[in-house]
Amino acid sequence: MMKRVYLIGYMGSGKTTLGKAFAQAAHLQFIDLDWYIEERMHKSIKDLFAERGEEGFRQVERNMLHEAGEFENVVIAAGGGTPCFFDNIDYMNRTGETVFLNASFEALFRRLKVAKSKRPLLSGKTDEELKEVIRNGLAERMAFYGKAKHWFPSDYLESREQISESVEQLKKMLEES
Ligand SMILES: Nc1ncnc2c1ncn2[C@@H]1O[C@H](COP(=O)(O)OP(=O)(O)O)[C@@H](O)[C@H]1O
Ligand SMILES: O=C(O)C1=C[C@@H](OP(=O)(O)O)[C@@H](O)[C@H](O)C1
Ligand SMILES: [Mg+2]
Repeated sequence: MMKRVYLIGYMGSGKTTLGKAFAQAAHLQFIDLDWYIEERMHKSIKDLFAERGEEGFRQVERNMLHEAGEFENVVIAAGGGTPCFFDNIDYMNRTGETVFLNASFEALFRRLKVAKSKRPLLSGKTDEELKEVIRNGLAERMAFYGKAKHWFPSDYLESREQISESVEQLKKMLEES
C-alpha cells in the first residue's frame, strides 16, 4: 500500500531530524521541503525570503509542496509555515497521513536558541524576543497544526537513542491507524 507521510509542526519541532530517521527505518524516501525548494530554486531559503519577501516564498513553497506531493512511498518534512498558507494543510490531508510534531515550548526554545541563523523569521532575535516569536507563532498556527490526522510528542530527539525510540513510537502509531 502506497505511503505518503507529512510531518508538520513549528520550527524546531524535529520534522527534519525525525523525518530523516523515520524514512530510513521505514524504507521510505525522505524529502525535506526546505531542502527540496533550495535544490529546485538553486537558492537558499534565506535568499528567497530576502529577494521575494515572505509572500513570494509562500508561493514557491506551495508549488514545491505540490511537486513533492507527487512522490510515492515518501516522508515529507514540511517547513514550519507550510500548513498555514493557502489550502496546504487540506492538500496534505487529502494526499497523505499528516503528523503534527507537538514539541513543548521549552524544547522549541532550547533547540531554536542554537539554530536561529538559517531561519529568516528568527535571525537576530534576543532570547526574550525568540520566546515571544515562539509563543505568538504557536498561538496563531495551532488552528492549522491541529488539523493534522495524528499528533506526536517530539521532545525526545536529543540523542541517537531518543531518536531511535521516537522512530519506533511513530512507526507503531502509524501502523495502528
Ligand atoms: N539529534 C540532535 N542533536 C542536537 N540537536 C538537535 C538534534 N535534532 C534536532 N536538534 C536541534 O533541533 C533543531 C530542530 O530540529 P529540526 O529537525 O531541524 O526541526 P524542524 O525541521 O522541525 O525545524 C535543530 O535545528 C537542532 O538545533
Ligand atoms: O515556520 C516557518 O515559517 C518557516 C520554517 C522553516 O522550516 P523549519 O520548520 O524546518 O525550520 C522554513 O520553511 C522557513 O524558514 C519558514
Ligand atoms: Mg526542518
